[in-house]
Amino acid sequence: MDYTFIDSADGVEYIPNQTQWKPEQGIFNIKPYKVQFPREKIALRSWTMWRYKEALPFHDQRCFNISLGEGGTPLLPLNADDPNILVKLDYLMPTGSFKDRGAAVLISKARELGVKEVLADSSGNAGTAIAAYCARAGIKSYIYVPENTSERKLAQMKAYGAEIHKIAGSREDTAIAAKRTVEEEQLFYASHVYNPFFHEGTKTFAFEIWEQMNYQIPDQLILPVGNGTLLLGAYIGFQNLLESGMIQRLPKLVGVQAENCAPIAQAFHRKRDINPVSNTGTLAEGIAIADPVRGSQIMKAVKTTGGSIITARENEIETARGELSSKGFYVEPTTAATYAAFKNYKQANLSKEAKVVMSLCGSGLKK
Ligand SMILES: N[C@@H](CCOP(=O)(O)O)C(=O)O
Repeated sequence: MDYTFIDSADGVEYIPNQTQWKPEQGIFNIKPYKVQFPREKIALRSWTMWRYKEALPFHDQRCFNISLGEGGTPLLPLNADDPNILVKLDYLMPTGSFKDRGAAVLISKARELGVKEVLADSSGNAGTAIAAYCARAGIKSYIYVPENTSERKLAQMKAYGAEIHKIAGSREDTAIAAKRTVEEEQLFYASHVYNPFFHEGTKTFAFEIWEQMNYQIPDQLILPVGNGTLLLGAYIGFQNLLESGMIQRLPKLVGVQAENCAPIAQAFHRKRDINPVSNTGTLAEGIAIADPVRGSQIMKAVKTTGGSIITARENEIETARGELSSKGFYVEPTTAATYAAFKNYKQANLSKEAKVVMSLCGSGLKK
């Protein structure tokens, strides 16, 4: 069986290749394929995301698995006296963010295709992850970033050997510059937004939670949302579990945006289509996406699960970060924004019995 892409607009199928990053009409999604969860076998494997290999898009015999030991992150109570609010520590990944899940699958696929050079654009964490997995795979990486990207993320990318291109203007300007170069130079576009193999990696977040909760699922998941790679990955992952009969329902997906850059939250609450917004400035650089390419897919996933999109107030992000640090969790502002929004949401929307998992997805050492 080959793992193929389909055009979101007309369902036409495409075989992934080195240069095509977009179909004729819409964007690429992965064509659903058969997944399995042999629990006894999985339980005997090492604690990385590759333990779910029957649910990943690789043929065993052809798998060029590029790995830095990603996945298998702890799931802990946020507070020792409340077993119902859990945090998933994806900031403990090899490069310090959940993006390693997606990069591991995407760069393994690039390697399978024989790619020698890739280009990616990022607000920081995805670029860092792509740079690291490219280093591991012996692939040259060019990373386009907004000029105000934090110095520590840039230093990390450089250390992995990436060639950095700082682009003036907004995050969207960076994406435009990246796509132009990809087209001109006919490069492999290692995009966490456009390439659906990235979501095939982030979906392992869902599998791990299911296994760590003793094959149960939470009632609600609280996740940061910029381009939605974690939220969409989680959605696909829980769908995989549901369709395989491993679970009987989906958890509610609750996405968090920064109040100062919240195109999906606005559309969700005003019950209208997503319109691009202007980013009026936020510490949460990782979710400052003014015009998300997969915005309507994110909305659909949230609505299908009965979830919601909530926002973090700017003046609450630093305090939330301090509070998490005081509990021992040192995270970056984007992750603190998730917690800031969750605290307000919890008061009005959650019963004491509700089981919740919140993602702590980016390390404080990055900013
Ligand atoms: N980009 C973020 C977190 C949100 O992920 P996204 O795929 O929804 O943009 C980060 O850098 O941590």
